[in-house]
Amino acid sequence: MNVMHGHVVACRETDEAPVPAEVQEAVRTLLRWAGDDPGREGLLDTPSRVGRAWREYCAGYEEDPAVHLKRTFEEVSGYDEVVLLRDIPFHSHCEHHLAPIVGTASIAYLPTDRVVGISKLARVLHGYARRLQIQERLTAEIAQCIWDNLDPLGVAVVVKATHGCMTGRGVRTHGVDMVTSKLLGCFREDPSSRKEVLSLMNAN
Ligand SMILES: Nc1nc2c(ncn2[C@@H]2O[C@H](COP(=O)(O)OP(=O)(O)OP(=O)(O)O)[C@@H](O)[C@H]2O)c(=O)[nH]1
Ligand SMILES: [Zn+2]
Repeated sequence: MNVMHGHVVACRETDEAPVPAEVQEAVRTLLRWAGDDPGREGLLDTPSRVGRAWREYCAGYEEDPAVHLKRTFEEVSGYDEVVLLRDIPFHSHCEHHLAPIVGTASIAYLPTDRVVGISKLARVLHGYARRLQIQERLTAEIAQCIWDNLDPLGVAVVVKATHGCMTGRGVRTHGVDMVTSKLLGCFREDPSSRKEVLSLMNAN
């Protein structure tokens, strides 16, 4: 079972929520459309499982990721350099095909006098990733949330991901990462700050 208390609660809620009959019927329709028989034994519980799974994949709709940035603490040692969380794995779904987007995000900010618990940057990422997304919007939403709530001198977000809709279907091209970045404040305006943060991220 998950060790983090908040996560346990969230999973229980999604596990226990009854899946409405119309949602289950929609999954049966899709199974039929895919060419299978929703009445065969192995698929009998699939409609309710899929319903619960989609509540979990899209649990981000039930939260405002900004709440994770409300508790800040004063940085007392005079640290005034970049804070970076690098290569955080995430899982999302594309809004075009509902196919998985799997990748990593690096999130950095240059604080003023207040900093946030570092795990909160990953929580903001997951809050937006657990929705239907395109990668550009995911990247921009994370950056904007940190910019609006921490009032930092700069924010940089770089996302690298593979898109299931490009591997499992369509163009069926494997091994390709999509890379997106959003830079705000000093990382956007000052070339040396930009170079430094991208170099710390190994993204230049
Ligand atoms: N820019 C962007 N495109 C994405 C993302 N995820 C998926 N796509 C693309 O969205 C496009 C949707 O194009 P459409 O032509 O409407 O859909 P399609 O016929 O299924 O396209 P193909 O995937 O080329 O078969 C595709 O090119 C996908 O590769 C994303 O996060 N950002
Ligand atoms: Zn897609």
